[in-house]
This record gives sequence, structure tokens and C-alpha cells, in this order.
Amino acid sequence: MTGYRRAPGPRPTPPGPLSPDQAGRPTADAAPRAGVLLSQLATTWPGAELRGDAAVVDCTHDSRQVRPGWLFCALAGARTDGHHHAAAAVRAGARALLVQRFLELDVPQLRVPNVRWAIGPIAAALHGCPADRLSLAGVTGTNGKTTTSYLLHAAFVAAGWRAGQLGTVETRIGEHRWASALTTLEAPDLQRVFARMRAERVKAAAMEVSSHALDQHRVAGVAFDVGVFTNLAAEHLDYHGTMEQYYYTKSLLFAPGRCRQAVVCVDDEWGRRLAAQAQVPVLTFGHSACAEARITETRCDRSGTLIRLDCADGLVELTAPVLGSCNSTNVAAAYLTARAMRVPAGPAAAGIAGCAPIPGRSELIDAGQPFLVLVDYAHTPGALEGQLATCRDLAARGGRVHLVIGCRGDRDRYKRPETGRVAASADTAILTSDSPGDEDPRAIVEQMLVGVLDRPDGQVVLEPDRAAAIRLAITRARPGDVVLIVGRGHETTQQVAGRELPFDDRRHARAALAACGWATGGRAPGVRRRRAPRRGHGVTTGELTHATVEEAPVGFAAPVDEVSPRSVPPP
Ligand SMILES: CC(=O)N[C@H]1[C@@H](OP(=O)(O)OP(=O)(O)OC[C@H]2O[C@@H](n3ccc(=O)[nH]c3=O)[C@H](O)[C@@H]2O)O[C@H](CO)[C@@H](O)[C@@H]1O[C@H](C)C(=O)N[C@@H](C)C(=O)N[C@H](CCC(=O)O)C(=O)O
Ligand SMILES: Nc1ncnc2c1ncn2[C@@H]1O[C@H](COP(=O)(O)OP(=O)(O)OP(=O)(O)O)[C@@H](O)[C@H]1O
Repeated sequence: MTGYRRAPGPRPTPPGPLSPDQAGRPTADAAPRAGVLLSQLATTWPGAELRGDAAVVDCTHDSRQVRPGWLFCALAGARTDGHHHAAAAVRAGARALLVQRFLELDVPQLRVPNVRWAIGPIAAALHGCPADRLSLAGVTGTNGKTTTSYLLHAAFVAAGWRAGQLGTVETRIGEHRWASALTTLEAPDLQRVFARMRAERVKAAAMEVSSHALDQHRVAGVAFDVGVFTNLAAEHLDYHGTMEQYYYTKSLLFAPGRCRQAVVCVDDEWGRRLAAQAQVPVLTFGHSACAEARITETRCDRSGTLIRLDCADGLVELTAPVLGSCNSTNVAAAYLTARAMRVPAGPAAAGIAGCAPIPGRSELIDAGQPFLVLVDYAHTPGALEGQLATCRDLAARGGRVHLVIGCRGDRDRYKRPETGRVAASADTAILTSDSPGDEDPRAIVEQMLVGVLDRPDGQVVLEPDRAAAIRLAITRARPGDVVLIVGRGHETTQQVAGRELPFDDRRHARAALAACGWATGGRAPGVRRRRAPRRGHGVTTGELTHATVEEAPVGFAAPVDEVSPRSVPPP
């Protein structure tokens, strides 16, 4: 994206205090602001055509979000065209429109050739380009974005910086936290958050950048100090079409103007290609011999991961309370990015070492039971393979691994047989539902079965009811075993037949443990209570400042296709 420059004239005042809306986005409260003239915003986009003029105080791409005095940006989408919703936006108080074609509506309008391309820079200009005054890291890749962002955020905090974070799980501004609806916010929401960060004196932020966001220009108007690439594996191909296109979209983060320097993991072919092609300064890292910063050793146990990293700081030993060897590159990415952003080495390492548990990422559920229960967000066959290897390492000698896994509905169907094949290497693979959406969960499980046809009987169990699958895994576990529940991680709802229904793997795991006599503070008869969990583990996480949906009662366990429509407020 080029053609971006700051709007002339006075900067608008920062937005008022934010409050979470129902979808979990921080929203500006209706604080009166002078606003920015449409004619000023017009100068940010070459070729923009103006009809009328008015000062606008904020902007949105969604007519349902409009507040009095805002600019409504009409996006032509895949399902509907924002231009059809402009009249509703005006009725809701929109003072002006950003359009691709002038509309017969009596409000000032700014016409640009493509609203998607312009919306980021215009939203940035409207808020006074707040990202320009933040130190920003953008993390992209198929796996590891969330984990790396949390570790990086912890490094900022350890340096004494006021910090921000944006990603799949939540948005954090200093001590404020909001649950996320998207990995990367839409441009108007993103710029509003940056403005709030500036108003709250945030110095640096770690942000996940999804391929959807890059494709949809959500980060247009943002220049990252550091762009981080973790890895690439087949995902979202029903959106991007091919791996080549997926790679190309990810690589947009590393274009000059979008990031100033790149920190690239070269453990896969895509990272090596990116490092060779990027037109910004690149620091390569990973296990690979060609990496400039090389991980020379990785050790994992129940307390977390330790790596030795041979880098510009010398041979650095880093620990992080994140389980699993897949995290070695996340730890290295966080450290190297923190250093590139001028976090001193000591605080960078200390912050990563002291990072709080990351919701739904190898999260331990500890009710004192003599086996491990892990809830994780693995959703690619490669990530699952890594988690299973970790679980085998964590199991006691002779211990078994019981896996609960499904594949999401309405997307990435091609992953199902391969996921089934990898799943079948667990001692017990319980194939179940995972947010089936409009698909029949049994049909999804059958597609996973294609990959496990050659597995011996008894290891693979079909249980489309996810709650029952979790209970089954936990009742099968013996001392020294590991129960791995993957796919939903931090998520607290799933999509079932057009409805968003409450479901939290962690709650169901705790309920199943309690049903077996294991509960925090309690003790199953005849079994000795394990010692207290080590630092960073066994802690309930994900307690955000609001819930987007009501929770189902613990133990809610109706079969997935018999769940009644309840508890879900409209979006
Ligand atoms: C598949 C996908 O990416 N869809 C995105 C796309 O939707 P779309 O083209 O279908 O939009 P649409 O529904 O036709 O609406 C067009 C426009 O009309 C507006 N509208 C619509 C109705 C109305 O009453 N009023 C109104 O103004 C909409 O707000 C929109 O601006 O354009 C919309 C506006 O930019 C996005 O919000 C929407 O993301 C949806 C919410 C979504 O779920 N995206 C997911 C897939 C996503 O982005 N995920 C990634 C992470 C992926 C991962 O790693 O797992 C993320 O960054 O979160
Ligand atoms: N560097 C990595 N390489 C491979 N697998 C990883 C890596 N980091 C994490 N994983 C696995 O992928 C899962 C998702 O990790 P994480 O949430 O950090 O990635 P993400 O890129 O943010 O994915 P999402 O956008 O879906 O949240 C983890 O729960 C873990 O199983």
C-alpha cells in the first residue's frame, strides 16, 4: 500500500473513554470532539472526490456501529454491499460517507476508487495517525502469533513500558482488557484502539496480523517497527486458494512502508524464501543452520521451555512458562523482537520467563489429579503433531496420551483426513465435534476417519458430543497419563447450526475432573493430593473484563445436535 500520508491541519483530540461493545471491540463513548473535516481526509487519498464537507469524529465500516457525528465507510463485501446500508447509517447519525459511488443521500460524501484500500489511511488520519507514535511489532504466520505476542508483551512490561497487545484472544491497553472477536481488528476499530493506546501513554504494542487482515487492507495506514514471521502451513486455503497466494498475502507485512525491519523464522521453506525476498532489513532465526540467531538447544518439561539462543547478545539462555518444544521459536521470536525494539536484554529475558499463562495455549487444568490435562489451540496437523510429541514427553514412563479432537465446520475441509491421521498416533484418539457450524458434526468426523482407516481398532473412538468426549478421555486417564484437548483453546463458544452456543473446554475438563472426584480444594478418596502447581501453571486464565456470551452451566453436556437455542444475546 502506498499513497499514505498524514492529513494536514490540527490533530483531532484523542477519543473519549472506551467501553466494550457486545462483540468485544473497544468502542469510543460519545465524547464530544471537534472532529476532522472530510476535505482534510480527502488529502490522504490521491484521486479522492468530494461532495460537500463536514467534520467527523470517528468512522466505521458497519452501519450498525454508527454513532452521531461519525463517518460511515461503505465496503463492498462478499455477502452485501455497505452502500446498501448507507441510508441506515445516516439515520443512525452518520455525518458523512466514504463511498465508491456517490449515493442519493443528503450528506457530504468522499468518493474513492476502492473503499477497502482507503479506509485504513483515512481512519488513521481521522485519529491523528496514533500508530506513528507507538512502537509496534506485527506478528504473522500460521502458528505461534498469539504465543509470541504474549511473550513480547511480557518483555515490554518487564522493561517498565506501558504496553498494548492485540490478537486472537484479547486486546490489552495497559491494565484494560477486552475479549477479541477477530485476530486483527477492522481498520476503523484498529485505529480507534491505537488512539486509545496513545491517550493511555502506551509506548509499545505487540499485535497479531492475520492473512485475512493483510488481504483486506486492515493494517493499511500502519507502519510496524518490526514484522515477525513465525511459519507457514496449509490453512485458510478456502479463502486464499493456494499456498502461493497465502504466502504472498503474508509477505505483504514485510513490504517497505508496512514494516521497517523483519524478524523471520527460517525453519521452513516459506521463511527462507521470505528472508531472501524481503526488501527490508531481515534478521533470520530458528533451529536451521542458516539462521543468524540460532537455537542451539531446546528443553521442555512441565514447568515450560528452555532454549539457548546464539545471537548478537552472545549465547543467551531463555526460559518461558509455555509447554512444548513448538514454543522454542516463539520464545526466540519474542526475545529478538524485543531486542530489535530496544528492550534491554535483562528485562526481555525476565519478562519472557515471567509471562503469565496464555489462555488456551497448552493450558494446564489442574484439580490435583495424578495425570495432566492440557487444553490447547492446535488447529493444523503440524501443530497437533508437535503437541502430541510434547505430551509423550510429559507423560510418565509407560503413560498414555488421550486426545480429544475435532475439525471446525464450514472451513478448511482439506485438513480433516490429515488431522485424523496425526490424531490416530495418540494412544486414544477421541474424534468429536469442534464448532461444526452448518455442517453435520458426524460427517466431519467421518472425513477425519479417512485418515485413520489403517489404524488398529480400539484406539480411535467416535463421540460427536464434545462434552462426552472430554469426559471419556478423563475417565480413561490413569496416573502418569496425559489428556490433550485441542482445537478450541481459549474460546468459550462454538457455532452450531447457525447459533453461537456456550462451550469452554476448560470448564468441561474441570467438570469432568470434579465428576471423577478431582476438584481444586477437594481430594478424591484414597488418592494423594499433588503438590501445588509451579509458577505459571494450573492458573485459570482468560478472565477478561466482559463476557461476550453468557456461560452455560458447568456440566452442560447435551449432544451437539440437540442443544437448545439459549443464552446467546444478539451480536
Ligand atoms: C471472510 C471474511 O474475512 N469476511 C470479512 C469481509 O466480510 P464480507 O465481505 O462478507 O462482508 P459483508 O458481510 O458482505 O459486508 C460488507 C460490508 O457491509 C457492512 N454492513 C453489513 C450489514 C449491515 O447491516 N450493515 C453494514 O454496514 C459490513 O460491516 C461490511 O463492511 O469483510 C468484512 C468487513 O471488512 C469483515 O468484517 C469480514 O470478516 C468477518 C467478520 C470474519 O469473520 N473474518 C474472519 C474469517 C477473519 O478475518 N479471521 C481472521 C483470523 C483468521 C484465523 O487466523 O483464524 C482475523 O483476523 O480475525
Ligand atoms: N511456533 C509454532 N510452531 C508450530 N506450532 C505452534 C507454534 N506455536 C504454537 N503452536 C501450536 O499452535 C497453536 C496455536 O498457537 P498460537 O495461538 O500461538 O498461534 P496463532 O498463530 O496465534 O494461531 P491463531 O491465530 O489461530 O490463534 C498452539 O496452541 C500450539 O499447539
